[in-house]
Amino acid sequence: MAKPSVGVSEVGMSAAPAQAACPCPGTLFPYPPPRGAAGIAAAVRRKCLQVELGSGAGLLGGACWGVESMRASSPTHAKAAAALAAGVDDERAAWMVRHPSALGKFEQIVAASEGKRIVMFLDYDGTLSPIVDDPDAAFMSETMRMAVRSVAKHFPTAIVSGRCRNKVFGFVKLAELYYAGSHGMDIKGPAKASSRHAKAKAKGVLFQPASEFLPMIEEVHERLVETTRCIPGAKVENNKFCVSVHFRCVDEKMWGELSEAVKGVLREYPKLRLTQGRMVFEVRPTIKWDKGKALEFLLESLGFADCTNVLPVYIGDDRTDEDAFKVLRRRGQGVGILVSKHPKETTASYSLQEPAEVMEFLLRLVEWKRLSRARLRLQ
Ligand SMILES: O=P(O)(O)OC[C@H]1O[C@H](O[C@H]2O[C@H](CO)[C@@H](O)[C@H](O)[C@H]2O)[C@H](O)[C@@H](O)[C@@H]1O
Repeated sequence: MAKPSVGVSEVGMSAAPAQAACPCPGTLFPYPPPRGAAGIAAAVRRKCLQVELGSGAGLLGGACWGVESMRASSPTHAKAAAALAAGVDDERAAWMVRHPSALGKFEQIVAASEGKRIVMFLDYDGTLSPIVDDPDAAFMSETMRMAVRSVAKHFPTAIVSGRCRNKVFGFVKLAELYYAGSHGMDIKGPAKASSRHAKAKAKGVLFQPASEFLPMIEEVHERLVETTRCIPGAKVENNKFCVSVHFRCVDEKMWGELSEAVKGVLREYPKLRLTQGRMVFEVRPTIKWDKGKALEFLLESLGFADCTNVLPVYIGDDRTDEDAFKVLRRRGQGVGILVSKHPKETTASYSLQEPAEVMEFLLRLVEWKRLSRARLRLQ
């Protein structure tokens, strides 16, 4: 086992950089879309709210994951904080100007795909399934499954999740999709080709950049189970190349103790880092790999490396999805859609409020594709 280090490594949770127009030449679709006047006017107030909601560097970029950052990942606290903030409705309206509804801007989005191949990337928890207390009961509805299946018939589609790949497959149950589990550290191509992608280039792909960490993750999982056993409600989930420590069902009075327990274990593993998701601590290897890298890997595997004729669409709700939104912004290509009811600092261009809206968006995309195909046949 490794020697105790100075502290827990906390890479990768800084605030999203300020938005700027993409400088990439030849970009047909500006990413992110230009800010409206109302958005600019709200920028200062937004900064205040952002700190209260816990998405700014003030809370999350500090020296340790403590109770304050845990509070920030609680919707209850986020709502309360937002309610306290002056002019919260204005704030939301201004945020919506900067991150308009992907349903409201549907025509703009599909117009951007003219002459391009859409590749769909979908996060799981909070995007395809509603957030629930028990991580093992985060089921996706049959109607959502049908929507994803229909999307995959028209566009290469990948599920990108923090969960163990097998577990997320167990929820989604669609063999024609690509799966990137463990925050992108476990990638696998479709087990079965969907009708239109019978010759999919990346069908047999399998990529596991963190396999050397498997024994360490096993060990730290056991240590975390042991250390948090005395904290009612705490749940440790083995996600194969990473571990989640859930505190959604832990009494707030115990959050400090839980955070100290997790950090105490992690001090002995300097090759692991600690990040935070929605009421969950995420323990992962320090390798430079995340959902953004997974998105790029999959695009490359599909034969779209350095291509301008591709439009990746990424939909996600969590902080870990920001890595993918940032990649789209850096490439000056694609559509990032954040799923959130509340204003959040994000690099995504568009927003959807909840999984039900995600489903509506997916179904509209399928319908639009069907109509465009029918129109082409008539020509
Ligand atoms: O990348 P994702 O697919 O969004 O996975 C991120 C984490 O999602 C799960 O936890 C979250 O959803 C649970 C069920 O709704 C909820 O109880 C929990 O509070 C959320 O954080 C999953 O259990 C984690 O392992 C994933 O890392």
